[in-house]
Amino acid sequence: MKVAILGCGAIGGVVARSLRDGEVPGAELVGVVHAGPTDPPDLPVLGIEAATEQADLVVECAGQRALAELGPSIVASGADLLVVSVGALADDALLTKLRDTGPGTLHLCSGAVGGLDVLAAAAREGGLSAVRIVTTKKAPTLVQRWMDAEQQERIRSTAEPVELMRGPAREVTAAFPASANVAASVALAVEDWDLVEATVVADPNAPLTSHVITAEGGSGDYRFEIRNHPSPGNPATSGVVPHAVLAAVAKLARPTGAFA
Ligand SMILES: NC(=O)C1=CN([C@@H]2O[C@H](COP(=O)(O)OP(=O)(O)OC[C@H]3O[C@@H](n4cnc5c(N)ncnc54)[C@H](OP(=O)(O)O)[C@@H]3O)[C@@H](O)[C@H]2O)C=CC1
Ligand SMILES: O=C([O-])CC(=O)C(=O)O
Repeated sequence: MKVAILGCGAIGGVVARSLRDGEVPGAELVGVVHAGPTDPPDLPVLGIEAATEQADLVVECAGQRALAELGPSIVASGADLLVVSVGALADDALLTKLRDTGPGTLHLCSGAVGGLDVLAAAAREGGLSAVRIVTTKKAPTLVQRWMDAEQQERIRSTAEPVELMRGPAREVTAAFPASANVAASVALAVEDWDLVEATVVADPNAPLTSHVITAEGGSGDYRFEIRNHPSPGNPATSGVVPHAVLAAVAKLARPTGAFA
């Protein structure tokens, strides 16, 4: 399977180098599509058209905006698309276009969290009455451009954890596009955007990024606590995420024997 990587930052760079080094059997790197002015010196670089022509699979590691802009043309080209910026799919029109139009197939990466499989099963079996995700990250990583100067400073200088937002997953993932894709992952897993309440907490003393997912329903009660070390390349991103991408690529390259 020939693979192109869209976005060569903390996630895409690790994924691309691992594929380049032959660490995923059955998967071969054709190149990276990147935005910055300087090409990464150690990786083959492609334009998006060449990437969609040459790759069987394009892996989006570039952000919600890039997915919204480039995703439709990728699936329209016939290449499959593996997505990490799943929060962009809070836009129903984009989700429909990427999932239902083809001919390329849309795949979602579980990214920084787990438990999505059993939440999907529970949502089907007895239905879920409440689903929540609380994301806590090192405070400065959560500063957003839409915040006014006073709020930005309060987050940067807080000595205590501060709750920045609590609301429907659709709104929270849009407000924190590089930090709350996990809220969208949970909503997509249970197939109900309105059921999932997401909270984002800025903690000046959080050495690890945590995501606590809870759900109750007819088949049982669920609680998952994930505590990830941040990526050395981007403290807003958990270090495990590129490895979740690589696990997903491995499964697509050689599906036999993998958890479906
Ligand atoms: N599902 C999940 O659990 C998670 C999802 N994510 C998602 O993954 C995204 C990437 O994370 P991360 O690697 O840490 O972010 P980085 O900022 O480290 O890397 C993103 C890279 O993509 C590049 N880029 C942006 N737009 C384009 C484009 N149109 N074409 C090509 N390259 C582009 C950026 O370039 P430049 O800097 O020059 O703009 C940057 O180099 C996040 O924004 C988030 O949406 C992240 C963590 C967890
Ligand atoms: O990496 C993480 O822990 C979560 C994250 O940034 C996101 O969901 O966008």
